[in-house]
Amino acid sequence: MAAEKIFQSAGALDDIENLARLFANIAVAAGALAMETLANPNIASRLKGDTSPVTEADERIEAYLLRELEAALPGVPFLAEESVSRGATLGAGDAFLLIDPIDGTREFLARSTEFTINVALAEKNAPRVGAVYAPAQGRVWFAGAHGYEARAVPGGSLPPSQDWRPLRARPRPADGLVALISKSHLDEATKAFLSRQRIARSAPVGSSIKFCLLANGEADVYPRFGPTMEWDTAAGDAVLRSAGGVTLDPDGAPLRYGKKADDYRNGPFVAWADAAALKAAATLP
Ligand SMILES: Nc1ncnc2c1ncn2[C@@H]1O[C@H](COP(=O)(O)O)[C@@H](OP(=O)(O)O)[C@H]1O
Ligand SMILES: [Mg+2]
Repeated sequence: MAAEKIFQSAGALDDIENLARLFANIAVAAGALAMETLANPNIASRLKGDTSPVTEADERIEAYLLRELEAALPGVPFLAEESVSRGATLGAGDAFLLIDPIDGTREFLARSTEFTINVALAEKNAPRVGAVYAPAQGRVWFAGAHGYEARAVPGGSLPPSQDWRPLRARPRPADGLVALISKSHLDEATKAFLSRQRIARSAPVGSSIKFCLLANGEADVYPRFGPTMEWDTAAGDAVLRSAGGVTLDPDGAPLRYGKKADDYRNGPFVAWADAAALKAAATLP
């Protein structure tokens, strides 16, 4: 019985377009839990070991996501922000799920709309599938090989496919870049990076919405030198890559996932909308 379940889920992981839809639907359904918590005048929160906050909504949403994902993809290993995960059993390059029930918990607590629910699948150290849902904005971005944006109400589901908008990141503008930066975590290294680029405008945005706005063609670069975890970036990074963008580490290589030896922490990275322009620049004589 167990072997049969693992076999079924192994097959299911190959259909990445369906997985993207599944992740988006689960995230949209979970959005109702975030909005329920926001309806309380007081949101109970506590600080975790890394001094980042966690609320009752983070825990409820994560339990919901794990239950739904386990039912749909039994036996697939996962890394989830708030709970003990099966990541300990991961081998190099294995497929695994990454779950961030609320990315941008600080924004959530401040009652900003810039928080997201993130579900992703990484395999061979790359993000393959991702869904990012911003419940308070009613926007969902999701991608397997192809990426889309759609409107969806919290607790509802994805609209029919004719209402999805295909994602395409924009070419690098000649007259200066629009940069997106963390709303809560801006550091000196980010400021130094920005000072070396031709920046037309920089805008603070919370959570992995930054990746999605690059994928949407609304901005050009998202530099991040402060700490993030793989579950913060995997879904947004999958969305960005599907739209023609890329997230690079300091060696100029695509950001890798499944970094078990680093406890699944990301190092510094820069997410770019126009991967083709970077490639062209790198191959110039
Ligand atoms: N000291 C730290 N260690 C690890 N991650 C940190 C961190 N400070 C911020 N982050 C990450 O940055 C994310 C927020 O990103 P942004 O600043 O772009 O909105 C947080 O996501 P969570 O809200 O899921 O904890 C958190 O994981
Ligand atoms: Mg979180």
